[in-house]
Amino acid sequence: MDSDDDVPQLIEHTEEIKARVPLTIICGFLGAGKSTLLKRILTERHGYRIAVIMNEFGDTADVEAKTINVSSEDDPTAEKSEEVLELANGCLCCSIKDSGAAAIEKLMERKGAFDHILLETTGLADPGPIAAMFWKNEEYGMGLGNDIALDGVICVVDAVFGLKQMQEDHAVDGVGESVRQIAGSDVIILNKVDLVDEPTVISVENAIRHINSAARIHRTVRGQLDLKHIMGISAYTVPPELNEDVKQSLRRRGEHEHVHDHSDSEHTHIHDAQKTHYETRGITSLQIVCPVLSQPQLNAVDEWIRTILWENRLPDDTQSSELQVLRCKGLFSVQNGDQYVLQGVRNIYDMSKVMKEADLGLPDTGKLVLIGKGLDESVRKSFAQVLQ
Ligand SMILES: Nc1nc2c(ncn2[C@@H]2O[C@H](COP(=O)(O)OP(=O)(O)OP(=O)(O)O)[C@@H](O)[C@H]2O)c(=O)[nH]1
Repeated sequence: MDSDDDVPQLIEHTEEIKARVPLTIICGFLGAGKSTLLKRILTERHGYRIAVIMNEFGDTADVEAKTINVSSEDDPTAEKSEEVLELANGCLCCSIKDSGAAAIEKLMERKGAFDHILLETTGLADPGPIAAMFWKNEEYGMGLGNDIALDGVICVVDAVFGLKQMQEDHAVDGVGESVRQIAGSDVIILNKVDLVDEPTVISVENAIRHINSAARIHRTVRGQLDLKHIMGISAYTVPPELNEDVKQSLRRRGEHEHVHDHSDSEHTHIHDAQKTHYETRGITSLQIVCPVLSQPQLNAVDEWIRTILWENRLPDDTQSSELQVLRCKGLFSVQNGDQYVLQGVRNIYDMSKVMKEADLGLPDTGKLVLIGKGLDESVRKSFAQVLQ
């Protein structure tokens, strides 16, 4: 499935809120340690009832069949199980070699037997279209979206080969899968840090941040980390955090206090953070800090985002460009005190008002994070013009 050519769709909210099982997509390049992480979860006594799906998902044509060999008290051999397998620690394991959707449908017949689903994609899968599919269905309340809510996308990166994979991806034809996986993720697990020295770990972390400045990075050995970092993160509902570069830039320039008071119309400029814009080829991140908006400005921002996501161009640029946003997140504060959270995957986006009763203690600084191709200074300038 490729959502790039999909007809753009605006999400409309349905009134009814149903109890859904959260789903986490786990991606990562070949051999990075996805199976190691999932097998640990399947066999460890962590007290959670997790359903893990380990199979091919997305484009199955060029990926070898994956087998699973997780033993349990009920089924000590458990070789290449084609069914949902109940494990001693309360987990369910599903290794159906059919499409991921069929595997999930099979699991949902046992709804109530588990609280969370982890879905491992193949090493070559781009998580973007898979996330978009679940998110779209969730918002429309269609099909599996009735039962499942997308919680987040996790990418396992190999600390030994990750940098090389990213560089080779750039060198071949534009943007490759390892870069797309990092770009489309909310959390990065930097695995196999036992095999490299500290400077190497730092250089891989820097390369990851160049591509995706919004994702949290956790260093691991054999996928050992607290499950709270990958489950229940609500990455598709919570606003993005400002990363350290942006915070430092604001602190250095003494602007942190003044971004909290934008009632003065002179302060409608953008507090840009040059350091977070990386001039690398392929996919990069752009973070923009923006002031409190008037309602017309918010409407203009909404239209600006729509043009970029649906037409792959800036509003003031009629020529075809390289612009393509794979993931966006944002938080916008309005003068009347309302706040809006932006979430977008490919050309689907949602701008929803933060409920007053759900006081998240959000700062009044607005921010926008764009991850994709062609995010150069013209994008920042175009956003600034929208606010004038
Ligand atoms: N030293 C070390 N080895 C690891 C670590 N994590 C995984 N491995 C090993 O790396 C190899 C690949 O790990 P897998 O978990 O199979 O990787 P994968 O991402 O599922 O691989 P594919 O299914 O091919 O995409 C295995 O031999 C693991 O035992 C780690 O943190 N440190």
